[in-house]
Amino acid sequence: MTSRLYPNIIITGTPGCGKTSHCESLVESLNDELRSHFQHLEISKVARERGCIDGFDQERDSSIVDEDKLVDSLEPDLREGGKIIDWHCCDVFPERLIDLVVVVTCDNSVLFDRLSQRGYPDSKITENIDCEIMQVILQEAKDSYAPEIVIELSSEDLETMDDNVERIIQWINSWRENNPDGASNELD
Ligand SMILES: Nc1ncnc2c1ncn2[C@@H]1O[C@H](COP(=O)(O)OP(=O)(O)OP(=O)(O)O)[C@@H](O)[C@H]1O
Repeated sequence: MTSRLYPNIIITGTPGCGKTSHCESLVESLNDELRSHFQHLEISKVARERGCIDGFDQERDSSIVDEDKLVDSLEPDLREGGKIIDWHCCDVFPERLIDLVVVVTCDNSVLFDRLSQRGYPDSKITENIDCEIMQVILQEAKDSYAPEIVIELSSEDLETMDDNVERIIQWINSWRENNPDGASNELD
């Protein structure tokens, strides 16, 4: 039986809500000791690097990820622990390997401006704003993981992002105190 000494954290949310910004700020804010045990995995990049792309969705203007291949490829990383997973999908990762799911949410008008600035077509902006309004990703997270490990953190500005990052660091410290021997990588 193997275990991980550092938790795996998913940081998810609608595109543009601030996942990557939160992950980067989290890694920067960890003390040196913790930082050496954590790794930010930006899944859209990882999927490309590891050959897990299975075509291109013209309508959505985005790559199609082979999720089974991706999850198989990530299993050894997740078993090591200390992975910060940055992706808009959260429901594909095995529950036994995930310790915290942070759903970053954002005010719709702020999100609209961010997506417009990226030059997204109207259809893609509307799809993402609808996704945020309907809380699609929050619901996916709640459907896929135990309620006590899913938290919603909203952020539109740097101050709230700093507060969110501070909360996640406090959670990491308390996870480590509560799991001095780590968490099992196997099903109970
Ligand atoms: N809390 C925040 N305060 C100010 N700007 C922010 C904040 N969060 C994100 N941003 C800005 O919003 C834009 C989108 O952020 P980011 O790339 O982190 O989102 P994302 O959810 O990772 O997007 P995607 O899923 O498309 O990769 C960036 O320009 C970023 O600088």
